Amino acid sequence: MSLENDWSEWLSFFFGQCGDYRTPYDYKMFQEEAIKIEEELFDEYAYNADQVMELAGLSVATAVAKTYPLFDMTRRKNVLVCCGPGTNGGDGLVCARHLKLFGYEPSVFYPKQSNKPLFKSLTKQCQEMEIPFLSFLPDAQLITDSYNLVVDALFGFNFKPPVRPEFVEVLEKLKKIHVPLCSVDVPSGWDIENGDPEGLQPEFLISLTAPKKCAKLFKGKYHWLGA
Ligand SMILES: NC(=O)C1=CN([C@@H]2O[C@H](COP(=O)(O)OP(=O)(O)OC[C@H]3O[C@@H](n4cnc5c(N)ncnc54)[C@H](O)[C@@H]3O)[C@@H](O)[C@H]2O)[C@H](O)CC1
Ligand SMILES: [K+]
Repeated sequence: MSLENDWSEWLSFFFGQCGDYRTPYDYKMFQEEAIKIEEELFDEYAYNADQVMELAGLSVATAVAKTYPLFDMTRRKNVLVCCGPGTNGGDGLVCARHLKLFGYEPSVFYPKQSNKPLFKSLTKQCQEMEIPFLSFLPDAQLITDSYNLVVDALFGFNFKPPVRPEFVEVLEKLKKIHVPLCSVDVPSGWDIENGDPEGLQPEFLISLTAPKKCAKLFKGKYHWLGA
């Protein structure tokens, strides 16, 4: 691919994989190059959305497994994956399936399910793998007591603040949990450029394709790059 930046540092873990990302590049430039990469993937290399989402979800599960290995888990191997209505939520469904294959015990909270065939298939695949779907989100204390960590796949780069009423309580609960929160692409509820100082403060962030501008404001311990 013809890119202006030196991507060689992380191209080795591109596609379905992930790498620890700490290089202080210009984030705005990354965002623009992410768009270029995706244009090339779809237009020149003929990838399709299903493939790209599968790889994104696999890279999320891989980064979670590298950061929070099974042998460190105390509360059985329980992981809660919260999925939103868009593609960020789809990444979460794929991630849940791979976490199960890696030996974790994921449960999914997916309150606003998409009717699109791809999302229906992803949901069915999780159900066939006996991944439980929660009918409501427990309160913060119960989440803390029941799960080792929470994957935040509610909203990504197409979230437009402020959060609509149906998700206000969900984000409020996630703000109060005392287990690691792992955000996929963007901490949910953040403005894509300016973040949200009052919003979620995840311990772990995996940027997909390239860090979005708000990733500069991430103060957690682990920043991964995946695709
Ligand atoms: N090439 C790609 O596009 C890839 C994207 N990936 C992942 O996809 C998300 C972006 O997905 P998209 O469906 O475009 O948007 P979101 O999931 O961020 O959210 C849209 C969803 O949320 C609803 N919504 C928007 N604003 C609000 C609000 N204020 N309150 C409540 N709900 C809101 C909206 O109606 C939609 O339903 C990207 O971040 C990646 O995670 C993959 O990585 C593959 C490549
Ligand atoms: K997210």
